[in-house]
Amino acid sequence: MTGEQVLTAEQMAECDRHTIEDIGLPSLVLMERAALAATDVIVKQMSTNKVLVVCGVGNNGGDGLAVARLLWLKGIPVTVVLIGNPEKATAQTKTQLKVCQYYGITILEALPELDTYTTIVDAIFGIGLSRSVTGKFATVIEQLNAAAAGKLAIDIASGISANAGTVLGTAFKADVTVTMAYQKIGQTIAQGPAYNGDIIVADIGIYQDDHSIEG
Ligand SMILES: NC(=O)C1=CN([C@@H]2O[C@H](COP(=O)(O)OP(=O)(O)OC[C@H]3O[C@@H](n4cnc5c(N)ncnc54)[C@H](O)[C@@H]3O)[C@@H](O)[C@H]2O)[C@H](O)CC1
Ligand SMILES: [K+]
Repeated sequence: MTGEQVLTAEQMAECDRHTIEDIGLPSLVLMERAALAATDVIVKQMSTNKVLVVCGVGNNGGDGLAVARLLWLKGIPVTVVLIGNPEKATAQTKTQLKVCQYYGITILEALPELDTYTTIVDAIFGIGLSRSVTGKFATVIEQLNAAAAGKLAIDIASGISANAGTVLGTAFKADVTVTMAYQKIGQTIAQGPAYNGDIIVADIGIYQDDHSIEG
């Protein structure tokens, strides 16, 4: 049911919508499954000595905040950096932020010294990236790329166009990408493959051909 097809951002967003609105699975359920899948890869394939999760304010950031909480609950040293205005965050990301605050997880507004971190998780932009990355977002991504830590991207390497596979200004260079439900076309063409690292497709309950028996 899942995994083989390669979708555009629009097709992925439609699958997301169909699952939430037509089938009725709440968005936070999908986000939690995405976070559980990414956390499983981090624990199995990356160093968990000291983890930095860098989050945007869209739902990609929400995935990252949920990953940070799951790592924290496993006793893994984790710090969050939230890049962007939290007031502009999506409802799901605001919820995840509140949960991280409940647990007292450190949430920074700017990058710390990176050389003590052993793993960096990129949850800045996902398939909602809509224009060239500039300003503080570009600076942050370039600083992350210069760090020695292992690098994992949530859903898609931030800065890579989900449809064209081009680098929009600058992009996170991942060792591993955990992508939700299906690979995005931009991960298979142009510069996408050079920035994904190893791609792992996570089954989070979203299926393109998933329609009711009447449908
Ligand atoms: N599709 C699924 O099955 C699921 C996807 N999930 C995650 O959700 C993201 C998509 O989230 P979305 O809120 O649409 O947007 P993003 O988080 O990707 O980022 C957009 C965010 O950033 C702003 N923005 C866009 N471009 C720029 C830019 N160049 N500079 C600055 N800011 C920019 C934009 O305004 C938004 O605020 C998907 O990738 C998954 O990670 C669900 O959590 C699980 C199911
Ligand atoms: K990302």
